[in-house]
Amino acid sequence: MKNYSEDASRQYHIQVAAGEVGRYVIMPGDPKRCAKIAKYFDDPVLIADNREYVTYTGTLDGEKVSVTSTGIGGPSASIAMEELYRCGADTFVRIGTCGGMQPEVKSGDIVIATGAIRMEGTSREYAPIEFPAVPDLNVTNALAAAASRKGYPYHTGVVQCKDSFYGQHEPEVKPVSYELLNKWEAWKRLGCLASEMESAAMFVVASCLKARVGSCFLVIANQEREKLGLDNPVVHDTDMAVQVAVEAVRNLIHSDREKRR
Ligand SMILES: O=P(O)(O)O[C@H]1O[C@H](CO)[C@@H](O)[C@H]1O
Ligand SMILES: O=c1cc[nH]c(=O)[nH]1
Repeated sequence: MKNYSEDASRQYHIQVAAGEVGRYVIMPGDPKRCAKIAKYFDDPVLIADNREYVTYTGTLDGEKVSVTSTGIGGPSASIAMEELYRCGADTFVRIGTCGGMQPEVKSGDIVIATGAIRMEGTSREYAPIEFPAVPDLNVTNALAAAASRKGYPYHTGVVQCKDSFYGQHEPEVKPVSYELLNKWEAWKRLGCLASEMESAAMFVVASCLKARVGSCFLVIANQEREKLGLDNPVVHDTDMAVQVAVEAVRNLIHSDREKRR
């Protein structure tokens, strides 16, 4: 494919060159979360800051690792993954925020995705809708082991992905309210834990690339708890979920080293 970048050695959107990122990349949505994540690396260096894509590279236990933000939604997340893959990455860990959907999924808890509902557009441009959006089992197990070891409250299960944040939060005022409300009810009855925006696209893109991916999220609030009159504070501090993602990458580094022996 033609490279549209002014500097042909760099990927067009993320402005990273081959070899500047590690095999393992942690991926928050918010670019401002990158510096907070890079603080957990040894010797972090800012590699690029272009559009919604901020990248730092450092090391964890002697292994080169990176963090790159995805921006909001499947389109920008899929671009980040494709370009990072071309630079040498093959293991992606999303650390995001989400809204809880089941009453037991409370603000401040962590959710680890075991699958994602594809109510978004990007993944449909990669795979027919019958194809499931599922993360890599080893990455997902590493996330669950990290949350468990740290003693943080966490849940594992299916998450819902959509393109419209306000379609989730104000479905009743949208012209297609009948569809948004009915589907939301179905996701709840099916036990879906939480709603966010990028994992479905990232899981399907990873399947196409034959790469590994997993996702964990901080629950910032739960609109269903609000409806039931249960306490529902808004929690913004993503540090616990960040620590889970970093620890999971460490676990993967060590298990990958074991496998190579
Ligand atoms: O906090 P991040 O990682 O951006 O994730 C969530 O927050 C954004 C919406 O507020 C969406 O990107 C959603 O997936
Ligand atoms: O409710 C929420 C919170 C974070 N991200 C979402 O997409 N929805």
